[in-house]
Formats: sequence, structure tokens, C-alpha cells
Amino acid sequence: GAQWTYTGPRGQNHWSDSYPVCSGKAQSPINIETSCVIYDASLQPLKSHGYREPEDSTFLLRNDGHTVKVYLPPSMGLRLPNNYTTTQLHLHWGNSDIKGGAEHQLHVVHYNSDDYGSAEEAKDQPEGLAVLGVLIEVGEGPNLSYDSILSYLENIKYPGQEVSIPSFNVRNLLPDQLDQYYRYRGSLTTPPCYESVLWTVFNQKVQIAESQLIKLQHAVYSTGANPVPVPLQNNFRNLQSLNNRLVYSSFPV
Ligand SMILES: NS(=O)(=O)c1c(F)c(F)c(S(=O)(=O)CCO)c(N[C@H]2CCCc3ccccc32)c1F
Ligand SMILES: [Zn+2]
Repeated sequence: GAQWTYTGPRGQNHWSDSYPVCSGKAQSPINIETSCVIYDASLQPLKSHGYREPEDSTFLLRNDGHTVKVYLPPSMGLRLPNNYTTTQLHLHWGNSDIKGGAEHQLHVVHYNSDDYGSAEEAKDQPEGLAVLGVLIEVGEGPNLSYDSILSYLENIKYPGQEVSIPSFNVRNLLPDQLDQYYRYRGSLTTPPCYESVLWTVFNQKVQIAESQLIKLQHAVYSTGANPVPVPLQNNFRNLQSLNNRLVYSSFPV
């Protein structure tokens, strides 16, 4: 399972050797070519619930060697209009060489709780998952909402480490405007690459300070300390072919 990496002999060009769906026709991420999106006026502003007031006083933050992720309580969710319940959020980021681009992202993962009992059950089912994608760029800052996660990375330097952190307002990690987004059908961007994800990518980016991005890029490792720990960086998948999919926008572009 957790053998795959982003580069090298088990890197993304080899994922399909062990996970055949990774070479499917509806893979993510894709480049959203705004000149080709279709405005769909029926796409309503996203309605999240429970994001602002977590029922739990703590969240579990974990380094799984591929990303840093926060497990989220089932009191949070979306109506899309199906009910989708949160399961976790995680981050993807580049390294100090890469400027601009869309590789720094927050993803909030939900499962279809109308039809399935858990994310594990829903992960390979049609319409099983819904992921919110937030593009993160370096700007003014610091973005104190992201410090709710970044301040604790030193406690999960190595894969398998986890720490209980004070719960926080997840809504503040998202852009102000939830009415402008792109929507397309795609996949998990990590193995097993199941084509079960209804993607929502917000048009508005969020900004963090350069110091926050540098912390994210240097605080956690993808391997243990022996012999030398490898920093976890560039943990994002290459862009995949759109093939015969359409991308919709909730706003006229
Ligand atoms: N970019 S992405 O596609 O949103 C995305 C990630 F990038 C990502 F790293 C993860 S992971 O943290 O599980 C580490 C990978 O094993 C997930 N989880 C998925 C895929 C693995 C199985 C599973 C089971 C239940 C719920 C979610 C998931 C993921 F969905
Ligand atoms: Zn992701």
C-alpha cells in the first residue's frame, strides 16, 4: 500500500503498475482551461455546515509520508445536493524552486453519506467522494488560520507520527467566496486513483506568507531519520488528460 512515491522507481509514472485505475480516462488533477469551461447557472454557492464550530475540542494531525492530514469529525459536511460528510483535509505543496503555479493546495475530502456509511466504503464508488480544492499562493500574510495546522508540524516530522491539536474553524481555510468554483468529475490524485471524486476547485485563491510556505516545505519528512530523512516536498500529481470530460463553472467566465 504505502509503497508508492511521487518520483523514482515507484513514482507517479509507475503507479498504474500496482494501481491500474491510475491510467484511467477520468483522472485528477487537470489543468482548468477557463476558455473551455461551461457556465452552469444551476451550480449554487457551496453550502457547508459545521465547519465553523467543530463539536470536538481536538483534531488528529498525521504525517502519512505522502501528505499531512487532519481527520475531521462527521459533524461537518456539504449539501451538493447529496449530503457529503467530511473525513479529512490534507495539503499538497511544491518546493522552494517552484514559483507560481497551482501546486500548493488544500483539499477537504468528503464522502457521500446519503449512500455510504464511511469514506472507506465510498472511496471506490460512483459519486462516492467530493473534494474541495483550494489553491494556495504566497501573498501578504501570515494567514493565521493555516497556522492552526502549520504550528504543529514539528510534532509530526516523520511518517506515522500523529499529534492531537486544538480544533479550529475549517471554514477560515477556504476562500471568502464559495460561490465561484469549477466542477468536474475526476479521481483521487493518489493511488488507488479511484475515479469516484466530484471535484470542486474554487476560483478564488487563499494566500499564506512565504514564511508559512517555507515552514510547510521543510518541516516534515517522507522517510524516517535513518540514514537521512528526505523532506516531504512536491507531493502533488502531474496534470492528467481531460479526455472527453467537461468542466463546469458556477459563474460566467
Ligand atoms: N488529493 S486527494 O485525492 O484528495 C487525496 C490525497 F491526496 C491523499 F493524500 C489521500 S490520503 O491522505 O489518504 C494518503 C493517500 O493514501 C487521500 N485519501 C483517499 C485516497 C486513499 C484512500 C482513501 C480512503 C478514504 C478517503 C479518502 C481516501 C485523497 F483523497
Ligand atoms: Zn489531495
